Amino acid sequence: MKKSKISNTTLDRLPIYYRCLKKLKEYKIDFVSSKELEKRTGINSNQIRRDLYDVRMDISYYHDFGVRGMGYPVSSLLEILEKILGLNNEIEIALVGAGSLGQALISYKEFKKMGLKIKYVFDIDSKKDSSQLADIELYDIANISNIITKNQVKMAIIAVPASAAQEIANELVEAGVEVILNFAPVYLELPEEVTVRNEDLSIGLIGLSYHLSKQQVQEAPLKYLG
Ligand SMILES: NC(=O)c1ccc[n+]([C@@H]2O[C@H](COP(=O)([O-])OP(=O)(O)OC[C@H]3O[C@@H](n4cnc5c(N)ncnc54)[C@H](O)[C@@H]3O)[C@@H](O)[C@H]2O)c1
Repeated sequence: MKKSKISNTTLDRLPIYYRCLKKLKEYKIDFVSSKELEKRTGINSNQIRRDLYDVRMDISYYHDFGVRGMGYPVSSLLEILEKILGLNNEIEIALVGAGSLGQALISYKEFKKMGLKIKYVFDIDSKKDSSQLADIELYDIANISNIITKNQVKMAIIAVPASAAQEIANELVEAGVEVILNFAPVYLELPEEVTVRNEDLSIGLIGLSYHLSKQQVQEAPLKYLG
């Protein structure tokens, strides 16, 4: 297999470019400069040029990278990123946990636009109010192995309480899942070939709270001086 020249940090930024280009295409914009991408993504234009240069070096097939001075061709670049990110075919996702978070994820329409389809939903409570599930069928957790293996599902989302997450993750991996987005606030111990991404909004909020408390500490001495 060809070794990719794209680093993990660049890979982390590609979905941001992808989402932005998708919007530009919706607005029927044909070309975009790195400066315009900077305005829309907040990523420095030099960084964007470097990332897209790496992308260009990584692809072995011919692709239109635009004419100097015109900017990047939106459709071609989108197509390249789709291939690199594996979004050129729809990805079927299993979601475990149809609670508040699970149902919010199901009703988020942008996933589908990006070729990510939450198709199999599992919960321990199969009588759960499934009004938010639209046309998605809710399966009893007891069927997880069968359904994942039979349908060759490779991507899963965990949205169950922390106490259940490790066991669910083990079952998912045994059934063939290779990548997991984990929302439960727990570190999952899994074989190293499994890619796990942990999402934790509270970590983000605590990080922001640090900036507030720093402001208060800086303002405090002035208060004492009256
Ligand atoms: N990362 C974040 O930013 C973030 C934000 C909100 C919630 N969370 C986490 O996501 C998880 C879900 O949160 P929520 O608010 O949706 O909780 P919730 O209680 O509303 O939903 C949890 C769901 O999991 C199901 N469940 C419990 N044990 C199960 C098992 N063994 N197998 C299958 N299903 C099972 C429950 O029946 C319920 O439907 C929690 O771990 C929570 O801490 C993370």
